[in-house]
Amino acid sequence: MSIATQVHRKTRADLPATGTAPTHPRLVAWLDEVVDLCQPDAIHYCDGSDEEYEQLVTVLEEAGTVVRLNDEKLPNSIYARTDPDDVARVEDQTFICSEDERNAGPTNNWMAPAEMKRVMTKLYDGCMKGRTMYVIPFCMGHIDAKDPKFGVEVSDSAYVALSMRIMTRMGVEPLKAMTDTDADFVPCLHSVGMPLEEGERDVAWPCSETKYIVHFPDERMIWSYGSGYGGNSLLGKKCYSLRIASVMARDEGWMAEHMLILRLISPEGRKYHIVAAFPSACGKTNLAMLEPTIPGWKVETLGDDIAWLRFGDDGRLYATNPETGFFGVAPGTSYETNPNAMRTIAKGNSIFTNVGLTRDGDVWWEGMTKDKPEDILDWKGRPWSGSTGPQGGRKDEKAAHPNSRFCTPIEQCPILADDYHNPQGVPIDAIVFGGRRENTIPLVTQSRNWKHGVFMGATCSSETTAAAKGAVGVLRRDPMAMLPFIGYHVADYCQHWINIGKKADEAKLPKVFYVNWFRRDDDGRFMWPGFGENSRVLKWIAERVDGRAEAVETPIGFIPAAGSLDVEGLDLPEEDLRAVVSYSPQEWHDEVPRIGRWFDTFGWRLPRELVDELRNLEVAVGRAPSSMW
Ligand SMILES: Nc1nc2c(ncn2[C@@H]2O[C@H](COP(=O)(O)OP(=O)(O)OP(=O)(O)O)[C@@H](O)[C@H]2O)c(=O)[nH]1
Ligand SMILES: O=C([O-])CC(=O)C(=O)O
Ligand SMILES: [Mn+2]
Repeated sequence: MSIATQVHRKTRADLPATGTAPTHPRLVAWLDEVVDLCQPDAIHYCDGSDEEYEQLVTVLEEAGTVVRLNDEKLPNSIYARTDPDDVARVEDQTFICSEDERNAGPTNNWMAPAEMKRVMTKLYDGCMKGRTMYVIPFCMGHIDAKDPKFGVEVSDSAYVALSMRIMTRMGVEPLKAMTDTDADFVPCLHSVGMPLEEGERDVAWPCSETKYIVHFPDERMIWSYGSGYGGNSLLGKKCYSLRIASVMARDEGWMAEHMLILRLISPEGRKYHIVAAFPSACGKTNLAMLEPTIPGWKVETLGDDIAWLRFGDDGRLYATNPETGFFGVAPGTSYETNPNAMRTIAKGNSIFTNVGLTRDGDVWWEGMTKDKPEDILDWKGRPWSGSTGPQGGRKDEKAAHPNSRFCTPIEQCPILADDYHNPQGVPIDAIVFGGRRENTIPLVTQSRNWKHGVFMGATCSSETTAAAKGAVGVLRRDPMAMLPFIGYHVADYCQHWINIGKKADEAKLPKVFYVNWFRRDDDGRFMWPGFGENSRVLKWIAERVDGRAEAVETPIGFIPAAGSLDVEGLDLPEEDLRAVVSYSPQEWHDEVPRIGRWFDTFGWRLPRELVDELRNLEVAVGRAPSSMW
């Protein structure tokens, strides 16, 4: 990577440094290269301590990037506003740079690794001038796991360092474990892409118009440039734990998935472990912390975004959460919809980004309270009032950006399951896929078997949300909710799912379900109340796992038989209930060709098993099988 073009380039030895420099030989060599390339003014080796947190908050405060929130309301918490153009993941600028283009597949952007490195090396050259470079050692998953997954992020953003401390096991402990075992690590290079010339004043949220979020799956390396926003800059999260880890998982026989993990406990005390894959901003965080409305049932949280699934010695699949925090969507989160998220945040130690700020140093966002506040600052820093909108803006402009987020430690979650601390994870009873569909997809469907479950996952679709830059509400296929996160060819990824099924006893495999909380009526209203009421669906799933609840077989799988879904005390007209639960032959008649067109994009690598499933479905809904297959 080194391009020593100038004469007076600084080396690591020239830089003022704070913290303890690492000794891990390959890390040392890599840091030397990064310094040579990026030319920071100073270097800080993160230890993850409370004192460091304090120092970095002060640095960010002085730079105008964050303000400290009211200590009585949200102790030890801070508030950040991003550049209005740096608010979400940038999928258009996200690349999988495999050596062979065919391994990136039709769903990823690709550039030859050597070419991408040329482009980015130019951008990185001198990109940290005037800034401090933070060295952030971390581990995704337990440090004492059988095969711990280490990484080191180098970033010129203190906001990133602080967020990584919440979201990952970060600092001296992972560094020591990595060094003691001479373990490999994923090098993660991040820069906001805004060097400062001598004497140049910084802006509150430095970033660049040019953005690249790049993965080198063959080398297991991540390069990110130009954005400070979470999903683009906290490289342990989506970049490592999904895109790079999905490639590791393919090679090592496990699965890295975009899933929440929860434990459901019946009134009799029977425990069920459920993982659920929904696209970004489609309800993972909410379901993970749900408060059941049905008496006697309880939910405990294990994770809200990412699950790593491995076979245990007993032949069952076990799930662990590689993260240590929640990076959750703020709008819509309230004591009514997600009280456990509110309680987690209320303990403080959190970072809030792009929400509204009250005059007394508290946060507010749409949906948090019924009444809108009168005099706060919006996410752009303008005075904002619930009745008139922002000063100088339109009345309907929101106080919080739709993708504004809270970043908060998982250990503060009042319903965290004890097994969160268990490196083995929990044995999975059910896998649930879901998406945001205004029609076609019923409230809950169970697959006939694993293979049919993989078909369900592979054909998942959802209307796009504000979590990624681009139009909102556009229907797209989102296989296993992994469309923007699969680090290789989508067809090979689906094949990997099928192969996982072949490795196990069907009886030991989790049962597979597909849910949709988002069906709408003719007036565009959600028909299903959702949130805590989703416990009724979880209960049906648990009873299906036990082979108890009754179901009706339809061409798309099993749906609840009349009376098998617990609706006691549910305030929902009978005809609405029927509409959300039912299978609509007409809608599926229209859906099938859309699935065919989606599979067409896979090319010749499309797994045979998926073709067979589509054929069966075509026949079952009364369409002639497409001649293509
Ligand atoms: N109508 C309805 N909306 C829901 C439900 N669950 C969540 N939502 C809304 O969906 C949006 C996103 O929910 P989250 O739980 O944050 O989604 P997520 O999948 O964790 O999103 P990421 O963190 O981006 O991966 C919020 O505005 C929620 O209020 C539900 O059951 N019904
Ligand atoms: O990655 C992010 O920016 C936030 C997130 O969880 C998602 O988009 O799914
Ligand atoms: Mn979430």
